[in-house]
Amino acid sequence: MCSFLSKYLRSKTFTLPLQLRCLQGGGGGVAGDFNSPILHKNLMMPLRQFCKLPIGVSKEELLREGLQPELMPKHVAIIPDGNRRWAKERGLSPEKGHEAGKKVLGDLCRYCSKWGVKVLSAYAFSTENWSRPKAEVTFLMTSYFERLTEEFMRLAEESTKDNTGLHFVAALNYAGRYDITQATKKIASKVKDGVIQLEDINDKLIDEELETNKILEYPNPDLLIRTSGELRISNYMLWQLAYSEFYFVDKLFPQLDEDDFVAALRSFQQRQRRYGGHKI
Ligand SMILES: CC(C)=CCC/C(C)=C/CC/C(C)=C/COP(=O)(O)OP(=O)(O)O
Repeated sequence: MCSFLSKYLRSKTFTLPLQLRCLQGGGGGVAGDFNSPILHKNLMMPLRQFCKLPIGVSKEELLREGLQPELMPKHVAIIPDGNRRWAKERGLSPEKGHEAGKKVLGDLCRYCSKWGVKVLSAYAFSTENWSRPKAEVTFLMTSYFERLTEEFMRLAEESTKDNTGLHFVAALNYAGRYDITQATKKIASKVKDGVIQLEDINDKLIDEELETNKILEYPNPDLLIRTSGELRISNYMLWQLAYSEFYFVDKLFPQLDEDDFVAALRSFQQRQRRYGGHKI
């Protein structure tokens, strides 16, 4: 495991581009095994200008697809799983799988904008992913995430005039348990210093200390999609997913297409979200 980056990026949820500014401002020189150019660049852009893609669907088109505009999830989270298996099945290197996944992630941004989703958060790299083969981790850190970033910056530049404000969140070196632990420490420290009282601790206060507080609107996913047939959340946003609807797809991430995305939206809209309340 690369001690430098794991410490440096420790469980941040980077919301492009705002969280990249946190990277930039998070510490001095870059050292260690990885020397990723993303850490050197000033990628700061005003929040929400990152993706100015137009909302492309009319109410009629939504209804034709069996979707209700008022029931659209505001925040979709994705666990983009299966890049390596996709590559292996084709006799390709894991890197090729991640390249294919990167394209689909870009497509997902477009689908979200098109269908009216406000926030897309992708579990791009977990703290546990450091234990993957060194060559793969090196590839991801030194070129993949940088190129991923550039891809989105390019999208911003090429975007159309109407800013639809899709908020893209890349969870890099993120872990749900770590997020809760770091929030707990911050709260405990405030109690210790007398800034707050024990009685002040509530859900809202914890929300405010989690990494996802950087997602200014809709910090909690309404819908979580995981590809590749695995039925688990692998330490993603544990607190934030408390009342999210889950949608699991058997396809590997590079195979995910717009029909799958729309099917996920349709499935979401058919759910009855009760938040623990009584069945109507
Ligand atoms: C498109 C894109 C941004 C790709 C980045 C490539 C990448 C590293 C994806 C991993 C996604 C992830 C954290 C999956 C969780 O499963 P897990 O494999 O970490 O955990 P598990 O062992 O429980 O399945």
